[in-house]
Amino acid sequence: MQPAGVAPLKVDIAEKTFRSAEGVMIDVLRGLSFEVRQGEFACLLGPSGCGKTTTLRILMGLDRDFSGRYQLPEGSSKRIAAVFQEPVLLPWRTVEQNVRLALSPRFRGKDLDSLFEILGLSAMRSFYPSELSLGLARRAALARAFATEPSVLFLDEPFASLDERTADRLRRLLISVWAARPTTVLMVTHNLREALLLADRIIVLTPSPAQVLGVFDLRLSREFRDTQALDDLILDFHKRFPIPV
Ligand SMILES: Nc1ncnc2c1ncn2[C@@H]1O[C@H](COP(=O)(O)OP(=O)(O)OP(=O)(O)O)[C@@H](O)[C@H]1O
Repeated sequence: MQPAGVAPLKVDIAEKTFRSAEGVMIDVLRGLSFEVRQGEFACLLGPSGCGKTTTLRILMGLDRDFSGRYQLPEGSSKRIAAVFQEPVLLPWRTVEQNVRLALSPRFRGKDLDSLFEILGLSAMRSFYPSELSLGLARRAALARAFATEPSVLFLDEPFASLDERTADRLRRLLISVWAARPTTVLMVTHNLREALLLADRIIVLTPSPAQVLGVFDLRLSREFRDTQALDDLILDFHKRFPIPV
């Protein structure tokens, strides 16, 4: 049972359809129901095109054309933050200005030293986005999201198209910053190893129209999720879910 005053992210999407260019209705989500406990890090894992981004867009309030309902976690703030594949930084603002612009005016002057420090951005605060590698731009996008102290953070494949070494460093930085500034996280990925490294639980989706195939709980503490442990977890996962991910 949830302690009083602690509300999970609750998702209950009965149906979401799109109309194709030819006028054909495409069933994307049907009977998609799951919960993410407050403060938990959950991954939505499913095949390409199954409706993961569509689900996040609904939860972010960007798409209201669906039937069903959802409830965001109740935190001290009602703020939502999101990080997408593209970092979307304003090119004419520095890293620091991009981060501060996400804050409401009365918090714009707040101390962000530890946030920049933890993400390894202290020396790049005055850089412009054009001076950043893709990996650094992703870190700036994470800094902007965490600066707002959101009650829920949506991540849509934030480490896609990075080389594996950079992506791995960023995954570890994400865990460090999230441990320092805990919030409820829902992250979309189709990378099983990434989900097993980061998540408390993995919500596995069927092909479109997506619904929940099952939930894989990770009880092993993150500090013990080394290469061998991840290989074992992949085997366990495939025993439970014999699907091509
Ligand atoms: N605006 C739209 N109009 C029509 N169809 C759309 C629209 N947006 C998404 N779709 C379709 O809905 C389905 C789900 O798309 P979505 O982007 O949510 O999948 P996904 O699971 O995030 O995919 P991927 O892992 O490849 O990013 C796809 O078939 C896609 O073509």
